[in-house]
Amino acid sequence: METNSKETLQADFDAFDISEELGFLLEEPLTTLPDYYRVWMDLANNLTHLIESRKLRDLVHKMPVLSPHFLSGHRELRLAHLALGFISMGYVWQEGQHAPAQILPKTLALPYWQISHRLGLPPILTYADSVLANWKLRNPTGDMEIGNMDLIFSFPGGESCRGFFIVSLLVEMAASSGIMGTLEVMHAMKVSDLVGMQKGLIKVTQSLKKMKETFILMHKHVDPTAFHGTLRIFVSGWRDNPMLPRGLLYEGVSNEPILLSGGSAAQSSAIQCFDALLCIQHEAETGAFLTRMRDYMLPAHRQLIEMLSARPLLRHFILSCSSSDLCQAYNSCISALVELRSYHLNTVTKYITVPGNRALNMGCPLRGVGTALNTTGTGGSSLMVFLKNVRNTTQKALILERPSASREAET
Ligand code: HEM
Repeated sequence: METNSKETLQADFDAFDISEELGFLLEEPLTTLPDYYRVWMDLANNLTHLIESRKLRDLVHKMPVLSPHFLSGHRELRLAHLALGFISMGYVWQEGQHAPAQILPKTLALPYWQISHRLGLPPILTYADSVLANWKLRNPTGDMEIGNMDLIFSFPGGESCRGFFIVSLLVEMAASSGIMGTLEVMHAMKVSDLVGMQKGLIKVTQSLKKMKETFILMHKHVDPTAFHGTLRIFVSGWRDNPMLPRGLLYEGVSNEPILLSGGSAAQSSAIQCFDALLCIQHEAETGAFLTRMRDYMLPAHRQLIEMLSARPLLRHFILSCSSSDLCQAYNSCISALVELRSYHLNTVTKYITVPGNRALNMGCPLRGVGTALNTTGTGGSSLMVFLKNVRNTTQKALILERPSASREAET
């Protein structure tokens, strides 16, 4: 029986706002807004220069408070959220870690708040902005490969800034076939179609391997010193951040400062979908952090993770049926996800831990800023402990022995 017809999958793509080729990436992001919003676009398009010349804050103070009512459609809203996100990060961190702004002026805060509400995103630069919606092709008829891609908006950091966001985007794009596989497994499981499930799982494994291969590009395009010393501050948020311990006051929106995490690929829906499909349940604080990161995803993407988590559980299904092929396909997915997470761990060591320790030896107070986690840790959960926990919990999901299958063998 055909459990994964084109129509069924198309209905999922529409419901969860995903595309077959690009997964969670925004297809063909807009690069211009109606002329009324020219002042936002002028600032966002010149952001690097305005931050480096320290002119951005003054220009933000001079901006009028624009109404978001002339924005229509999802892609205009996404571009406006992206532009205001970049401007806000630049505004807060223009003077470096020593002097973050404590207040986001009403000219930014009010429209940003209203647009965020319409999209269901928080009013801070998220992964959904800086990676999923921040790309364009140099040659529009060319391929989506790193040499033919540019950012719509950039922070200081030159090629390392472009490389960091574009390589993340390409890793996310490599996840798209795995998202397809995930949907296929889900539909096949509803009718106990073991072959369909196995095929879907194989797609997930292949996609995870491709993600890891793509990840390697990070080392060619991103310099650890530029990443740690220049770029990282601009993706820092105002939650668990010693530089802004009480958060940021959004003028004209709230009388109290608001705590929000900075952008991080922990906000990527792809990996959380794979975790949900494979029934990997992260424990305690680790799980709570990852669940909290869903608040930074687009509502439709978050709903896919929630739907996968609520379905009859794949792992339980495999444990209770006697298909060793299916079990092997599941285990291959787990191994590929462990490998991806181990590779990520090593990358974090190179880009955060090593330069962070060097900065600490030099007395730099920036250490710990620029991760969504509190790196000094509550309950002793440092960044590396967190990432190792996530990796080890994944590893533990491997099925080493199937109760029903081993019982069958005994009889
Ligand atoms: C130089 C490159 C990268 C660095 C330095 C980095 C750093 C980090 C850090 C510090 C965290 C902990 C959470 C936080 O504080 O934000 C994290 C988590 C995470 N990162 Fe990255 N990251 C990088 C690239 C990527 C890429 C390309 C992906 C793939 C989409 C990715 C996926 C994740 C995921 C899924 C988590 C949550 C933990 C997990 O589920 O394994 N990261 N990353």
